[in-house]
Amino acid sequence: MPHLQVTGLTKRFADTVALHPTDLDVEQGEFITLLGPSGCGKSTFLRMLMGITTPSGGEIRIAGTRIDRLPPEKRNIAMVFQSYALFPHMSVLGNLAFGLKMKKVPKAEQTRRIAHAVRICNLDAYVDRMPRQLSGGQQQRVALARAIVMEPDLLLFDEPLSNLDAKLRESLREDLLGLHRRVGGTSLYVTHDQDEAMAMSDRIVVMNEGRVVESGTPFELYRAPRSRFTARFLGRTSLIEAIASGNEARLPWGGTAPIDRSASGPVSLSIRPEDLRIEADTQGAAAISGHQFLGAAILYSVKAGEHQLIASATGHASPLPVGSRVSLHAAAPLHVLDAIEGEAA
Ligand SMILES: Nc1ncnc2c1ncn2[C@@H]1O[C@H](COP(=O)(O)OP(=O)(O)OP(=O)(O)O)[C@@H](O)[C@H]1O
Repeated sequence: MPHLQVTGLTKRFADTVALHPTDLDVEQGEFITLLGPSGCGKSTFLRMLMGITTPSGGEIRIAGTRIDRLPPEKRNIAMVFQSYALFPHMSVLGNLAFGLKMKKVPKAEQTRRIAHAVRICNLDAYVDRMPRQLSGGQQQRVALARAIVMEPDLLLFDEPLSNLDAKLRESLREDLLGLHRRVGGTSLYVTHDQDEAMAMSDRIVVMNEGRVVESGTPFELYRAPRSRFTARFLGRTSLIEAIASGNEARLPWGGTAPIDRSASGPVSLSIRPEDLRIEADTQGAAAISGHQFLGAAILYSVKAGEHQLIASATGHASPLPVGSRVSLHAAAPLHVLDAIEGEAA
């Protein structure tokens, strides 16, 4: 049985459907991310799990028990917010103890849980400080410890790293994931940051306009997305129409390339930058129209006939100048997208 089981969960606000009927199963110990653009219904989904928004329909179960009619305080679910939401007039220790006191957890048990959370969140040096005496990253660790002491059935994260600078965000991603593994809980993380989702998740659920578009491991969704939406939303890609014949496709700028499944007739391809190898070639069918030096790679904009493509190159060569003629080669079989009804070419 899945640890968290959501079936047909729906939310309507007057004439807006914030969430169409949605199913989601999450296994014990999984780290799942809901990823999607602003307004796609991620927060509404979390708020219904928490019990602060009432669903218009559907059911939520944890370990088989229905919880969607319980008030928030009767659900054993903790949430870590983007704004930390620490009590400013309480020390770190006071913040950690607050929820436990409210729940009337016995004193000895409070001490044990707080000591454990302080240790795994690396907060030993800060327990007597007030929130205003802590950096953003330290405050976020306190917010996390405050959630962990509750020993929740489910830990929810609502864009918890988005107030922090890029470097700190990256290091906290690892801390957070390490913590999730050590605590052994089940986590549901919400973000619109695709790098964060790719770096942290066991599984990503891609959402758009109140619906789940598709879900899979970061690797599956990056290498073999079903939809154009996912291909575009998760990393960079060039979407190209081609004509397939068996395991090859004829490309619109000439030549053929291997494809990752057998097909015949018109197909849509999602070509990641690293799938295209470019070679300086005065007779080439394409030309460099721009480049960005990213350190580990150079990202080229390439024009092939009327098509604008993205290709990356790694190694030590300096960037090819804009205007250089190049030939294009498939570095791997190109990915064929599913033909999804309603998805514009
Ligand atoms: N209380 C409300 N009343 C009316 N419409 C609402 C309400 N809350 C959310 N919505 C609408 O529901 C849709 C989904 O909103 P939601 O906040 O869940 O999106 P989100 O994906 O979390 O976006 P963001 O990343 O910007 O927070 C949006 O169209 C929003 O305008």
